[in-house]
Amino acid sequence: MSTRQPLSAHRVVIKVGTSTLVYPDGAINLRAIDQLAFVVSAMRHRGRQVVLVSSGAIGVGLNYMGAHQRPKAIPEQQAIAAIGQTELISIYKERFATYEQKVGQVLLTRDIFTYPKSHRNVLNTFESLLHQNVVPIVNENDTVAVDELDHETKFGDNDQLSAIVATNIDADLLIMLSDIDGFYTGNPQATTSAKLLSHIATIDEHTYDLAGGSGSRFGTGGMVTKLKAAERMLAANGQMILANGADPTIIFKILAGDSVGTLFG
Ligand SMILES: Nc1ncnc2c1ncn2[C@@H]1O[C@H](COP(=O)(O)OP(=O)(O)O)[C@@H](O)[C@H]1O
Ligand SMILES: N[C@@H](CCC(=O)OP(=O)(O)O)C(=O)O
Repeated sequence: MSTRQPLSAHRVVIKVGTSTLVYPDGAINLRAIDQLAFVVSAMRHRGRQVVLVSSGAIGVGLNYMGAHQRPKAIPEQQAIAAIGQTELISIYKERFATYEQKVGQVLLTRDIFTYPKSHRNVLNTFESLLHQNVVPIVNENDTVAVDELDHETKFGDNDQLSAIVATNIDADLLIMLSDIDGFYTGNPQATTSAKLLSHIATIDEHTYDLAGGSGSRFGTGGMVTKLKAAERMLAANGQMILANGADPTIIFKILAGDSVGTLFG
C-alpha cells in the first residue's frame, strides 16, 4: 500500500471538520475526538509539533441546546457557536488529559494576519505554546467574525483558516480530515461514477470545476474552500492531504506514506 514517501514534516497542522466531530443525527462523535487526542498526543511525543484546527462549535452547540436546525440568523449562529465552543474545548481538554497532553485554545479571525501587530502577537503565542509542548486548538472566533461581502473575516470557513495558520507558522504539512475519502472527479453525493484522485500536483480552474459544496448539515466549506486551502499550501511550498476523518488514526497511515486520501503538492 505504501506508494508515497513517509512524511517527515516536523510542524503539522491538522484540520478537522464538523462532519468528523458530529454524527449526521447531531450527536457528538466522542470516539473520533478521543482518537484525535490519542493521535495528536502520540505525534507530539514522537517529536512533531502539532496544531489542531477544529470546527464543530456550531454542531456541538446545537447538540448542547437540544436544537436540530442550524439557525438562519447570523447572531443566533454566533451565539450557538459561543455555547458550543465552550463545550467542545472542554471535551478536548478532558480527552487530551487522558494522554497527558495539555491544550490551549486559540480563537482567530482570518484577517488577524493582515495587521502587523496582531500578526506578531499571534505568531508569538503559537511559538510559545509549541515551545511548552502544548497543543494549540484553533477555531474561528465566531462571535467576532462577520458575514459581509468583500470583508476578509467572512464567518465560517476553517478550511482556509487552517491553511492561513499553517503557512504563517511555517508548517510543512496540512492534514485536512473530512467525511470523504479525498478529492473526487465530482461530488460523489451527486455523481456515483466520481473517482478518487490520489495525487494533485497543481490546482487550476479545471480542478475547481470538479469541486462542489458541503455535503453535511452542519459543515460549511465543501470542496471549494478545501481547494483554496490546498492552493495556499502549494504557494508556500507546503503540502496538503485531504483524507477521511471517520477514523482519525488514518493520520498514522498518512505520515507513514500510505496511499490514502488525496495528496496536494
Ligand atoms: N469533488 C469532490 N470530491 C469530494 N467531495 C466533494 C466534492 N465536491 C463536493 N464534495 C462534498 O464536500 C463534502 C465535504 O465538505 P464539508 O461538508 O464542508 O465537510 P467538513 O465539515 O469536513 O469541512 C463531501 O462530503 C462531499 O459531499
Ligand atoms: N467555526 C464554525 C464552522 C467552521 C467550518 O468551517 O466548518 P467545517 O466546514 O465543518 O469545517 C464552527 O466551529 O462550527
